[in-house]
Amino acid sequence: MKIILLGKDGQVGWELQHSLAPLGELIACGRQDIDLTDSEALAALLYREKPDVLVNAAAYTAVDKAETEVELAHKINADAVAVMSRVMAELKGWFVHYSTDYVFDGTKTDSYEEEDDTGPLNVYGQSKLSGEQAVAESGCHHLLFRVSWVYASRGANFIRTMLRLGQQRDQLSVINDQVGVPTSAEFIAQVTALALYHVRQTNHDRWAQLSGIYHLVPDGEISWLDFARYIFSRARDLGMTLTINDRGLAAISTAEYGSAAQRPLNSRLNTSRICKNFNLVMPDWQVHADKAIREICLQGGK
Ligand SMILES: NC(=O)C1=CN([C@@H]2O[C@H](COP(=O)(O)OP(=O)(O)OC[C@H]3O[C@@H](n4cnc5c(N)ncnc54)[C@H](OP(=O)(O)O)[C@@H]3O)[C@@H](O)[C@H]2O)C=CC1
Ligand SMILES: Cc1cn([C@H]2C[C@H](O)[C@@H](COP(=O)(O)OP(=O)(O)O[C@H]3O[C@@H](C)C(=O)[C@@H](O)[C@H]3O)O2)c(=O)[nH]c1=O
Ligand SMILES: [Mg+2]
Repeated sequence: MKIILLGKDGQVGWELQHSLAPLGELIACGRQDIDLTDSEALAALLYREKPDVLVNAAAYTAVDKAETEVELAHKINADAVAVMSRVMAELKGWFVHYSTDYVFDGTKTDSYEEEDDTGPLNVYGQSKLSGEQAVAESGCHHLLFRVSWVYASRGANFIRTMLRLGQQRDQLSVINDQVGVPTSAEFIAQVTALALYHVRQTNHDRWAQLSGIYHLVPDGEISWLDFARYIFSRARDLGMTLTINDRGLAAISTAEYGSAAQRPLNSRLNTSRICKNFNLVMPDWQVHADKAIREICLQGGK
C-alpha cells in the first residue's frame, strides 16, 4: 500500500508519520514539499505518485485569523481538498481527510451525529464544510473524520497555551459555556491507522459501506474552563510551579470573551458510527490528555 501524507509537520500529521509507517510505503510531505495553494503542483504530485491512499492532515486552522483571510482559508480547506478528492476518485484510491465540530452551529442539546444539519458560525467552519462537500461530490472512497479540540505535546493548542499563561499570569479568564471533547492528535493518528488497516482487510465490494463521515473523539465532555482547571491541577501534581491559582482562574461567557470568530456552544460529537463500523471502544479523554500534559510539563510547560 502506497500512502501519501500531506501536512506532516502539523499536530495530527506529525503523529500520522509514526502510525501510518507500518501500513506500507509512506511519502510524508510538508509545506516545503508541496504548497496547497498551488493546485497544479498538487495534482501533478498525485498523478506522478499514484498513491493507493492520500491522507490530508494539512489545513488552515487559525480560527480567528480566518475571519479576515477568507480567501486563503477557502483555498486550503476547500479548493485544495476538491483537487485531492477528484484525483483520488480518478485513481480509485482512498482519501483520508479531517474536519471539525465547527461545521455545526452548536444549538443542539444532545451530541451531534454525522448526518445532523450543519451550520458553521465562522469562516474556518464554512471553509471546512466546503471541503467536506467537495469530498462527497468527488465520489472517491473516503474516510472523513470530524475531530474536535485537538492537542498534542507540540504545535499550537489549548493545553500548551494554558501551561504557558499559567506560568506567567495570576489572572486568567476562560470560557465556561462552550462544551466539547479534547482530542489527542496521537489518538486520531492511531485510529486513522486502525481504520485504514480495516479497509485493507475488507473486500472491494464492501468498500462503499465503509466510506463516509465519522465522528472521531474520545468519550466524555468538558468546558474550556474545567479543562483549564484540569490541566493546572495535573501540572501541579507533576510539580510544576504555576503563577495562577484557583482564585485567579475566572469563568467568562462566550459573549463576554468576544473573539473575532463565533464558536459553537455545543461541540459534542456522537461516535456510535465509528465504534460500530470499525469495532472500536472510545477511551475517556483524560487517558491521552494526561499523557500530553505530562510530556508538556517535562518540556518545561512550553
Ligand atoms: N487543531 C484543532 O483544534 C482541530 C483541528 N481539526 C482539523 O484536524 C486536521 C489537523 O489539524 P492540526 O493537526 O491541529 O493542524 P495544524 O495547524 O497543527 O497543522 C496544519 C498543517 O497544515 C500546514 N499547512 C497550512 N497551510 C498550508 C499550505 N498552504 N500548504 C501546505 N501546508 C499547509 C501547516 O503548515 P505550517 O505549520 O507551515 O503553517 C501545518 O503543518 C485539520 O484538518 C483541522 O482542520 C479539527 C478540529 C480541531
Ligand atoms: C487562550 C484562551 C482561550 N480561551 C477560549 C477561546 C476558545 O473558545 C477556547 C479554545 O481556544 P483556542 O484558541 O484553542 O480555540 P480554537 O483555536 O478556536 O480551537 C478550535 O480550533 C479549530 C481548528 C477547531 O477545529 C476546533 O475544534 C477547536 O479546537 O478557549 C479562553 O476562554 N481564555 C483564554 O485565555
Ligand atoms: Mg487553535
